[in-house]
Amino acid sequence: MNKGRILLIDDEPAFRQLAQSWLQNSGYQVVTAADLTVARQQLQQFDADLILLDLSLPPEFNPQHTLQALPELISRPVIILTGHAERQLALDAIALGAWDFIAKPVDPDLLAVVIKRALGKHQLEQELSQLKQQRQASTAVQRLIGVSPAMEAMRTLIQRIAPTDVRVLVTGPSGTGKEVVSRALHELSRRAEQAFVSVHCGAIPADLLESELFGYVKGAFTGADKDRPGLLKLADGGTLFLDEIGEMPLPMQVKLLRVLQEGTFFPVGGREQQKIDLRLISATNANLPQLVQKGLFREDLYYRIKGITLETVALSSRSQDIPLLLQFFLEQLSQQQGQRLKLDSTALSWFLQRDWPGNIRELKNTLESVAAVAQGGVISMADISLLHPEAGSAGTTQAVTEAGLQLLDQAVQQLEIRMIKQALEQCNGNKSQAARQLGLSRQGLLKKIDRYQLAD
Ligand SMILES: Nc1ncnc2c1ncn2[C@@H]1O[C@H](COP(=O)(O)OP(=O)(O)OP(=O)(O)O)[C@@H](O)[C@H]1O
Repeated sequence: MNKGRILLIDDEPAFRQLAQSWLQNSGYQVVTAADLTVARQQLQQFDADLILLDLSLPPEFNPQHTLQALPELISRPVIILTGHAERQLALDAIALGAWDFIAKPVDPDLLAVVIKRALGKHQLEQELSQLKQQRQASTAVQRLIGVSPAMEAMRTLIQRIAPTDVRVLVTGPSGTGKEVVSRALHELSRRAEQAFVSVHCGAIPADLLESELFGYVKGAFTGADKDRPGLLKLADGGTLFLDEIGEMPLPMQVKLLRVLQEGTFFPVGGREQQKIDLRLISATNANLPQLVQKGLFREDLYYRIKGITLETVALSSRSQDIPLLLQFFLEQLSQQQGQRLKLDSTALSWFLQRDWPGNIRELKNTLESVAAVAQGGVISMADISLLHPEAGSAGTTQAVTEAGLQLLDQAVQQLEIRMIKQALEQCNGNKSQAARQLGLSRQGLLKKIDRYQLAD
């Protein structure tokens, strides 16, 4: 039985041999090294779960020298082996990230306990970080509501592109979720723990954009009474989201191009070059190639930011997503208001039948405003008519109801198909397990598989 892999770094051959045989007898796989150079070589082939480290190692026998190596070792627990006179050093080692220390001569029983605790905690930490990653993965994509083919394709693309550093240009009409898509890309990337800095290029006056992006040094202009880092610096290590990039003034485009080519910039009034490492995601609802033709957008910058282009589509081309979006926003509003909110069937039909030129943003705002005037938990046509007096007469509402319910039916079916496919995949095709996960009886799941022709 292998209880874990241990690397023992100690210069005393007799101790190495003795400790190796104790630990091996206790079920650990053990590799030893007499100094840091050998330890580094061992670690290239032997992925240790734990390190036992003597601080006094050849050639210098200088504990401070060994302490400097700690940061490269502490991705797993490091237990320091100390002589009695080295207590302060051991405490310094703990301050630098070592897990624990144990005094020499080593008591084998005590060593066994310390190792067991350290490995147990390390394993828990790893599981926690995996769970966090999985949760993050699901929440970022879960927030992208929709079952239309366009949304399914978008989710797949996001999951494939997010882990890479490729630049992304998100295009599409206003209110269709370009920023939501960009945030999902960031949250699923290796930069997720770092900043996502969003800059609305059209909202910042042209003469301020440079100092906002690049920052400035004290005395660069009147009022610059101290150094101030810009948004580029704040995004260092993370993602810079340039929204409405089509509205960036031409002189600023030249400067941005240089940053993208060289990875460096100068703050306004500064002489010290700053280096940055960021992922750029840009968004626009303008037609950039047309702006290029008109000379309003630099062609070289366009090709630099383009990377992979993702296109969000208008709500009118994916009306089957409307019921799910309504349900999602109703849940959000219910949580905010502390009461369960729903739409009655005619109100639902009104939402399903209307055109939404402002797309998801307009749908969401309209729902929020009618929810604000509705009394009780059910939003009705009477509530809608207060804000939208033109809202349909009884006749149209009836016609609308049937068409609306048909849409709702389609959306529910598509959602069911997606959830069943996902559950079967996660349970490796085991139908009883998938049924349990979906909260269905096995029989119920089989019927649905049959109805939707999902059997392979
Ligand atoms: N697929 C989606 N699922 C859930 N909510 C969404 C989705 N797409 C957009 N939204 C919501 O719709 C609103 C508008 O989205 P967003 O700001 O991302 O659109 P946009 O395309 O960037 O708009 P603009 O071009 O005007 O900047 C936001 O409140 C956002 O949370």
